[in-house]
Amino acid sequence: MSVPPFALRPPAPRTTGPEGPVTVAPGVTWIGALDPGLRSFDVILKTSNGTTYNSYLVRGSEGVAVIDTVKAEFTGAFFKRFEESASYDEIRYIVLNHLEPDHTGAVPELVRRAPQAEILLSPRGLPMLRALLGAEFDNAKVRPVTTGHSADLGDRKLDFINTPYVHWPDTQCTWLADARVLFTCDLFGSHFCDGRLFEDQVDDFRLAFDNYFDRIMRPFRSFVTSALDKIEPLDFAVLAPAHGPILRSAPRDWLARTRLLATPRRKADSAEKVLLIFYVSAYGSTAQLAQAIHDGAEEEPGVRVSLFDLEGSDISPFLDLIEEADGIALGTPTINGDAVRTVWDMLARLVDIETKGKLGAAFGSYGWSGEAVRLVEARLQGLKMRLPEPGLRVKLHPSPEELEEGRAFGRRLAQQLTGTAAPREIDFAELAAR
Ligand SMILES: Cc1cc2nc3c(=O)[nH]c(=O)nc-3n(C[C@H](O)[C@H](O)[C@H](O)COP(=O)(O)O)c2cc1C
Repeated sequence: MSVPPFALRPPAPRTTGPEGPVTVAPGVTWIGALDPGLRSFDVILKTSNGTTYNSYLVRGSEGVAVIDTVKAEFTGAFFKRFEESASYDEIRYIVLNHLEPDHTGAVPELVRRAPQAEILLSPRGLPMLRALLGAEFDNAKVRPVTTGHSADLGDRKLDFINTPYVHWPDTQCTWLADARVLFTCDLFGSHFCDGRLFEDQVDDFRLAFDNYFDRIMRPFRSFVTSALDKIEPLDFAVLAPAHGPILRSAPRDWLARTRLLATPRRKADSAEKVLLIFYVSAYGSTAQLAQAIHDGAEEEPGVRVSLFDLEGSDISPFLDLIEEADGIALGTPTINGDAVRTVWDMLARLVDIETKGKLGAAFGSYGWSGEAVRLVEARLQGLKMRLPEPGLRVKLHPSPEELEEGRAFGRRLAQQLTGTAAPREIDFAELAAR
């Protein structure tokens, strides 16, 4: 992947913005809010440049549509900008491209103020809207929409494109063909608050754009690619995301950049299979086992095996490797009835990448109770990985026989990858009973 270099100086965005609404395209207005002070988003993402909640208003000859809203604390700014742009009785549609609270904070109050408005959202957003509106859901006018459906505003219309899992199952994009504006919600978003709003006017936000992708979109990379395939044929002039700068001077570059970020460097169907073995070892026993598993796996033709000592390593660089790998084996001694912290750190970070269906395995040395291997296996199962082999445990120092067992374990893992052994998967209930 070759991403252009980041700015050498830290970005210094302008954190104050226009008081009122901002024109994005003819009959399209930004009515969102700036949140320059935000330093952590969704608990998982550092936001050193704050963020914006972008809400848009589309005016047609027969009413207006509000597309997404803002986080609850910012409803004041949202309603003020809305009221400068339209009146509540003009609202024909409230389009919810994604039901996460940072986009729906003003929805309950907006529905109260505009009870005539039809709420348009994907079918998978329905239960989320029900949870958001509570008892008021039953009185609201709600229409599920998907690809092929549209909403009429008189002289213009909105078309919907179902793009699940960019970022939640409910996500969709809304297309305003006459103005060539695509409202993409979290897709193409970035946490970067700059009151100048437009990509060609704000400071360099590429770091924020890539970081947003890494923490929000990367776990759904294949869904992102599917969404891009649907969007690419559209003749868009503006990509209007729900966070960060509005992309209007080179929108196709941002699509290409996103595709690059979403594209695996190594093809999943590559002939050579990749197995990564990670371990931590205080006294060398788990390390010996790791080496034996490595040596055994290497005997299987067509498998590239690599061994890594996790102790003292930064986890982040391994995520790229794991994402491209076909399988991982994790080794840990049992310390105080658990796997060691470094291994848990690695396992915690695996939520940032797609792991479903990859081969997983655990191994380790122990003194008397040996819980660590089973705990790691449960976590790998939780990550929807495929576990073909019950974990390998040895008591204290591995004997020559146990090292041979380790080599056989490695061979069997490798054969699962090449398909020379019949695919199998251990039963979780059986695992718990062990
Ligand atoms: C601080 C400490 C706590 C330990 N706690 C456990 C434990 O709870 N259960 C267990 O089976 N072994 C326990 N052990 C024993 C280790 O798992 C054992 O020494 C193992 O062989 C170490 O593997 P290594 O050489 O790969 O570090 C503990 C060892 C240490 C040093």
